[in-house]
Amino acid sequence: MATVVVPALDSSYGTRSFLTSFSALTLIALIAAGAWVIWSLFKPRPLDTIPTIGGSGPLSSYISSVLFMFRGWDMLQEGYQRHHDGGIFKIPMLDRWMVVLVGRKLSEELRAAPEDVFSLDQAMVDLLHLDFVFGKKVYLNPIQTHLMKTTMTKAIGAFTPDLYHECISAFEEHMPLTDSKEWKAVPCLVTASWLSTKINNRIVVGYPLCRDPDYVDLNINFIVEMFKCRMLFCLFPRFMEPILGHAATNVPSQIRRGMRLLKPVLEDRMRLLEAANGDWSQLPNDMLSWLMASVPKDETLDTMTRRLLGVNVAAIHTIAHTYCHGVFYLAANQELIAPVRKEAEEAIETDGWTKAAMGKMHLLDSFLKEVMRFNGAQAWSLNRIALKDWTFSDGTFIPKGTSIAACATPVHMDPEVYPEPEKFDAYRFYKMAERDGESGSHLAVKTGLDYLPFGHGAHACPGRFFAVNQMKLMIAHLLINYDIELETPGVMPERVWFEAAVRPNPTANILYRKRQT
Ligand code: HEM
Repeated sequence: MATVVVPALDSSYGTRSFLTSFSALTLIALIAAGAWVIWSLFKPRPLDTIPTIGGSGPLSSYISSVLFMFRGWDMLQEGYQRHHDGGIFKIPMLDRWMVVLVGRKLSEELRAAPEDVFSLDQAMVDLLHLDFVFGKKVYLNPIQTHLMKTTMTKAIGAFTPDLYHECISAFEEHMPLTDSKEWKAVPCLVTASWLSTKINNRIVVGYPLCRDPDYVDLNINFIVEMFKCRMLFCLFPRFMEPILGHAATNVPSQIRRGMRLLKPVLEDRMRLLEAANGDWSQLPNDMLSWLMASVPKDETLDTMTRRLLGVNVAAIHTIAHTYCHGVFYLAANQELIAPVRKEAEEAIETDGWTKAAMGKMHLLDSFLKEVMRFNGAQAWSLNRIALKDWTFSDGTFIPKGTSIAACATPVHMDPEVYPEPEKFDAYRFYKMAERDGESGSHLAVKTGLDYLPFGHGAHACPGRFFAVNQMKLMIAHLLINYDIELETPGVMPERVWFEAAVRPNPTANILYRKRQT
């Protein structure tokens, strides 16, 4: 009997034993996994020694990274004030820590650090996911950036009259004038984007593509797709970007749209070149022709389209935003209109609508510089990524892979740098130039550690000469032909912050009518 019972007991015991040992193994695995998660969340990290603005724990830093989206300016200002005498703090973003420098000494060290230590290109690739958006062929061989730095800047004088013609046409279309004294309203930021895209593209792809509504819409809205990538990709591992990008963004379809629009223009130019026996001077003098002459022989339409979208991403929104801020300031401070208008009229009377005339508009230059002191596109500047470990002179260790930047707008708002910084003074830089007996060092295009809207140093924005010239053209044309007013006179529309970026109020209107005096 016993022998019959024992196997049954054995079998039951065997199962329990197996289950018990399975549970024990599972339990050990779970404990190990839990310990690993806790260790990886709480283990000491090289950036731990850098003070944080916001939470620095695994959960609190995520909460702070969300807060940073909406309170970016306040958090940066808090960091600047806490480390006012020079120092370093860090801010949590959804997918990274941003290390931020305060003070001339450290900012200068960042600016002057070797290219193989801190990289702007790699910072943009990393932050804006350019490997997916523009692709390696574009960012590893950035011919368009080289052309913006060289040919385009040299040609500003030659193509300013063309830009002016495009300016007249774009204003006529988007702010048509009648003899009525009644005010008409247009959304200021949207209108600014149309104007800047059309005018800018006169020297990017030329007429008539620069006026094509489909092409204009594509370039204005491409940045929205880039923003989607930025927000979506930061929630997933890098290797998933191509899958997510194709499934959840319109980047691929927008590139195809660009290819469809560019193809006939490129084909026309190829025919023109052939008919001119390869004489490049017979082609329109613009970025598209310069690119055609400079890209590798096997360049595809796809890559060419991405390069041109890249030029637009750098140029049109930065100009549109600054112009729009400027229009709001002029409308809110009506007493500025007469002197700026007078200066523009005098310059144009002697030099016509030329680069030389724009160069004589010193008050307008000072005004634009003041607009950017308040509203540089980003409250930080000199955005870089560390390609190697680096130690700053104060002993702060920055490991390879760290994102880093220097405070910009907090410097612009520091009373020790600019007296009465909260006061918008269109004459501020004009008076500084008069005081110093020369105008050059206080111009809007002059960069420095006290003035960072265009960055500073080797990578300072190469498009700034073009941008300031174009913005002067647009504002001079506006003031010479129009009266402008705000919907609520004297009350500036509230600007909008997202993370460290500021932009003009997107829904505010500007009122306009034909100039009455
Ligand atoms: C108001 C208008 C503009 C503002 C505020 C602006 C601002 C900036 C800033 C802050 C940088 C980074 C500098 C650094 O980190 O040191 C930059 C770089 C750059 N900008 Fe602009 N920009 C403007 C207009 C333009 C225009 C019109 C173009 C082209 C036509 C352009 C092309 C570029 C390029 C190619 C770079 C990268 C330079 C490099 O890699 O060395 N920008 N810009």
